[in-house]
Amino acid sequence: SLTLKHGAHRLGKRTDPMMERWRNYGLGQFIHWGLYAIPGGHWNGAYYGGAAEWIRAWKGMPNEQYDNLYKEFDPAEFDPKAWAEQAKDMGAKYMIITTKHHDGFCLWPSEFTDYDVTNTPYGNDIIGPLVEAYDAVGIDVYLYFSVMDWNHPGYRSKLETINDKEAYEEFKEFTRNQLLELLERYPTTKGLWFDGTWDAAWKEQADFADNLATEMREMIPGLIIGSRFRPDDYGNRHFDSNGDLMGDYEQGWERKLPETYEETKGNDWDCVMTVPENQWGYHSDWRGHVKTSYELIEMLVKSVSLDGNFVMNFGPNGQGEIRQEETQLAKEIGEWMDKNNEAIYGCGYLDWEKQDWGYYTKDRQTGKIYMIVFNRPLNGALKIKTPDKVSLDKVYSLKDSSQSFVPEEIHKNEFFIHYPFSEHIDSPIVIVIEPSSNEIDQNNSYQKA
Ligand SMILES: C[C@@H]1N[C@@H](C(=O)NCc2ccccc2)[C@H](O)[C@@H]1O
Repeated sequence: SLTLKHGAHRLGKRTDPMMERWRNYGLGQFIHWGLYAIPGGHWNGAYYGGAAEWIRAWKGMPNEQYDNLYKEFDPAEFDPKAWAEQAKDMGAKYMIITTKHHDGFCLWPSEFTDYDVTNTPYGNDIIGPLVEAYDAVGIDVYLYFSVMDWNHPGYRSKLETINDKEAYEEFKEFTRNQLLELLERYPTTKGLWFDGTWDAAWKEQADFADNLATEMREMIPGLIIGSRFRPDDYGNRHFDSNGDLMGDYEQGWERKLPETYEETKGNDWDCVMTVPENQWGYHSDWRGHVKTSYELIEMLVKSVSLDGNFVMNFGPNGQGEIRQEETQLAKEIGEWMDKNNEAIYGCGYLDWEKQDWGYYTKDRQTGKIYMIVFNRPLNGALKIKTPDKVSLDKVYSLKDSSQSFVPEEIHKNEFFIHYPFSEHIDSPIVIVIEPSSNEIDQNNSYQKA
């Protein structure tokens, strides 16, 4: 393997309490909010189909007109407590808020730029009240920060001339100043979700980024930073040039999910997901497929079953309101979570063979196994294949523990659980398999009895 100065500094998962807490979240809320919510995907009456938070990049949107939107930012309906309550009711355990997206507009009063909330009609800090409101309801806050910054004069996507390099040095100092400022202002922040780090210019900054990550971790010990921040000596992010994960968890799953445990490489990871196909910021005219709560719950369950967290995106509008579609989804997901979160929180991958009816999760503490059934076979026979000598003597419905099941052994280590076809079921059902006391070991499966 290559000798890297700025490659992965740790092999394998972080095992400290802050990372354990992160690993057990299950469900998170992403919030994309900024100036892009004002046009909401339209400009001069024209509809823009691309991601609404990228509208500045659309050829029909003159940059200086976008950049002057800050003069209209006055979200009269912004109610951080209401947002936090809604996230609590949905069952989110953490929240990621855009402090600065690619446009460079800062939702906090930054000492290092005038392009921030203090110079808008609204005038006040947005991030502080959000951190306070979410902390108050016990939801951990993470700060999204885009390195790419279309507003800063020193930003470059690539470094070609001496001027580029000089300008970029100022940009790097600005970036460091803003990050340290955020951690200073919001010390209860549990981690940073970096974005906009794909440019060639940034990929040359292995040393700078490595030192900055060290500095940030010194400011907030245990700070959680994903794989999208640092480039290694050869400009590789996510995985260094030896293929080792950089950062504390893998951040590659944006609007997509792994299919198998092997694809996760056994790392911690999160999936961040939009409700429409590809809108993070507010778009007033969602077109194409809008995900249902059933689909989002399946993505959540699939993530947890493969040892990941699922982060659902919300895009509040220019007035600071959460749109009705997202409110309805939060309500429906919350209803399912109220009854079934035992199969989500603190749960992860179980190394039993995946079956067609759905997903297994395993509680890392108790060893309880959950069968989360989405596709009940027409004959109601749910197949289970277990490792050797596993006894399935305590199997029951999570919804009603008096409804127990006696699995029918059909082969060695192969069983059917017959689920009564009678009931009408329109949301995923959860069946619990309780380990008998001496069966669970920590290697993610039942020991041979
Ligand atoms: C979390 C999302 N990331 C931003 C984005 O630009 N994604 C598109 C993209 C994803 C991966 C490589 C390059 C570009 C989106 O605007 C959201 O903020």
